[in-house]
Amino acid sequence: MKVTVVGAGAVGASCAEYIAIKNFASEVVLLDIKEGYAEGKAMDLMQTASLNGFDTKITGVTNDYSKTADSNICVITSGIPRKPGMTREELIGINAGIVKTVSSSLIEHSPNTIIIVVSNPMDTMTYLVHKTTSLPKNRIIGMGGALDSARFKYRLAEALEAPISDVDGMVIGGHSDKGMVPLTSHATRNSIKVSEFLSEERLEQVAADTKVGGATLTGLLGTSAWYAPGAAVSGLVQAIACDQKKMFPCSTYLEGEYGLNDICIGVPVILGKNGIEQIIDIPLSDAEKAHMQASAEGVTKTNGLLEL
Ligand SMILES: NC(=O)c1ccc[n+]([C@@H]2O[C@H](COP(=O)([O-])OP(=O)(O)OC[C@H]3O[C@@H](n4cnc5c(N)ncnc54)[C@H](O)[C@@H]3O)[C@@H](O)[C@H]2O)c1
Ligand SMILES: O=C(O)C[C@H](O)C(=O)O
Repeated sequence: MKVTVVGAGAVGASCAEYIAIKNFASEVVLLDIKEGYAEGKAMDLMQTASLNGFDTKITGVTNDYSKTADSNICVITSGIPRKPGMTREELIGINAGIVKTVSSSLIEHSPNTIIIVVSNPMDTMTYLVHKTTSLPKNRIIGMGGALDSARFKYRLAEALEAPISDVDGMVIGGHSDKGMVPLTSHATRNSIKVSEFLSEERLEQVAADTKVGGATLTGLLGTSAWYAPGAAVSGLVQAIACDQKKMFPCSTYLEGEYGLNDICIGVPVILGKNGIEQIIDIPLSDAEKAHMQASAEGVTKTNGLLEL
């Protein structure tokens, strides 16, 4: 199993590290445009192998796509992150060009690959890969909902004063400060609805904190987060590589599901060896449907800025 990660920055390196530590891939190729950077990150990570007990071989390359040939899975993290006070949507001007060039170079060398898009604004970058490559929709996956759901569970556990392993919940919709739809009514603690334990006001606070999860970290760190994003990507990669048939909310191209068309946005999917093997169309409450509709309108507006 060969995995390529483009962008050896904060998220790309974290992603490569988690993939290696989980020890399911034979090879991870890290590629970056900055001379020597991916080689350095790969060497540093390989020097953790005996300490962390993994056998995955990590190699670094400077913009040499021939070294990525025949990758089963390619992850795109190349692009600029936001600074405090910015939205993800403001990154489109620079990142769209990067994602378009990178995805086409990857496919040239790995025509059968599955692509996971991480660069922001992620739903629009996923849509861009759909519109500018000939990959089938099951092989183009946007990572956002897995991360947002992990943050939702963190906030729920904090409110419940419970261990995170007791908590389950999911965030669908666009990966943006306003567009996320935390499915509060479906969230549970050991199969009991969280509304049995928390007031409506507290649950609204949990949802609000979840939606600005990325912005909160960007304010604290001066750039956007990388540990949870890297871990979330490694979860998707592992589900595909190990044909786990696990459910994650991912950005995928919709053709009528959730009443939406011609858009990539976060919905629950089953991930296995073929990438997205099924889109799960769960019933939403009227309020959740309205939030999803508003979220889709936001993503469509950002998609309109693409030069296709
Ligand atoms: N979808 C999500 O949930 C999520 C989570 C975190 C970050 N992100 C996004 O991921 C992206 C990367 O974030 P980061 O913190 O790792 O940034 P970073 O600046 O640390 O790393 C980005 C790397 O991309 C490289 N790069 C730029 N152009 C390139 C090209 N054409 N080819 C190859 N490499 C190129 C840069 O040299 C840099 O090393 C940002 O757009 C950020 O917003 C998304
Ligand atoms: O917040 C960001 O800009 C990065 C990423 O999308 C995140 O949610 O951490």
